Amino acid sequence: MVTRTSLESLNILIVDDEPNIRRALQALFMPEGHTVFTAENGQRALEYAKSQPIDVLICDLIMPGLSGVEVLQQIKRLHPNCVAIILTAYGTIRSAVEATRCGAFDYLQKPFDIDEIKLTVKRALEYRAHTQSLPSLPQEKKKTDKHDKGAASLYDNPLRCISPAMQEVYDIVERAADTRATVLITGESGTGKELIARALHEKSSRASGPFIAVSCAALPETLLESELFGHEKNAFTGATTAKPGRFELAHNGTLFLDEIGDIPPLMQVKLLRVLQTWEFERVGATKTTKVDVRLIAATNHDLDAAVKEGKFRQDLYFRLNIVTIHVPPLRERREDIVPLARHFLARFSAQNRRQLTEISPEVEALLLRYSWPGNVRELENTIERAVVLADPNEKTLSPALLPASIRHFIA
Ligand SMILES: Nc1ncnc2c1ncn2[C@@H]1O[C@H](COP(=O)(O)OP(=O)(O)OP(=O)(O)O)[C@@H](O)[C@H]1O
Repeated sequence: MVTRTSLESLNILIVDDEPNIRRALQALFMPEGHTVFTAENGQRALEYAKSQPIDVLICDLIMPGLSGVEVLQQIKRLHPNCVAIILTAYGTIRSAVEATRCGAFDYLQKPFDIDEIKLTVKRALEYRAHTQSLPSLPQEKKKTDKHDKGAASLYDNPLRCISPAMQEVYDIVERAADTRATVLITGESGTGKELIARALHEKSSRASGPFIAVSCAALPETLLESELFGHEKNAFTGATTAKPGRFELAHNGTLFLDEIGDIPPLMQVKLLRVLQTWEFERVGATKTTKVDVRLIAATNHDLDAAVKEGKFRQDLYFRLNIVTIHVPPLRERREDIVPLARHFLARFSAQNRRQLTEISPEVEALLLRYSWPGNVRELENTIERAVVLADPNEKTLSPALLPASIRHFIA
């Protein structure tokens, strides 16, 4: 049933608060000789994951306690090669798409059928076997090697979009790039804000310096502080050595603070001070550090509203918002959909050694009709999934390779 990637049986972890689903999946995989762990919540799942390797994670998206995405992120940290499939109820597709961004191979909408889950696990394992044999994964490099110029990847080669709305964005990028002005990039998740931040850096005279990206939402307050400002040895339990923060690492370059709307109030005060003086202290330090950094921030929240509700400091908002660039959602720039789809098709076909070079007219029509709540990221994931699911000698992307949510979308 499941294609093994090694001679050993697989360790499969099933996390769902519905006992029937746990039982059904266990009954499906156990007879194949796999070791199946079942957990009714995220906490229990993490206990398993800490004590044994996990090859496959099948996890419900919405559960009491830790969410499926949180479980996925923590298990991926423990077992980076684990393949994850998210189970989702009707109406939570958007979060499921987000889950694929956090490393899930795919998502399945409940009620799913047994063949569908078997096929998805099989494809996920084939994909894992294949990608593990590739020399390097540009997708993985992009989050870690932002300032490594040697790490040229397709990610560094985004498509120049053709829509008038994006022409306006590129125009502001050209004008604002080579200044010290702080830029606030707004737009829904997955629209390409980070790429715009990189373009601002690459077109500036700081281009030979580092580009450092931090996702403010990913870290709890205490970690965020030491991540941004660094810490001295023994500043807190576990700080066995001194460590520079992202501001220091970005010296003479650009610091990109993603999801700035999520930073907690105390950090907002600290950040404001840095933006006024470009000075700060590492956690536990008495000495002040000064840096030369260009700051770019991004948000997918309405910061104006957050200021009015008292959740985001107005003075910090003004400091960040010297130049604003709004990246429109994909549904408002449909001219970009097909060129982007072709761009991703070429990229993923090459990466996966597939032959797909064409998109059928039916697929074009479906892509143009769909609303793309996850924006360019969702389109990218859709095309990657289609490429992985295609037969090795298929040349044209056909509707059958698209998820049902796109094929049956009603505008
Ligand atoms: N013009 C483009 N060409 C190629 N890829 C693109 C383009 N625009 C966006 N993408 C891809 O879409 C995905 C989402 O882009 P990005 O991470 O920049 O979005 P974002 O708006 O910063 O998302 P979030 O708010 O969730 O952080 C990335 O994988 C990026 O490579």
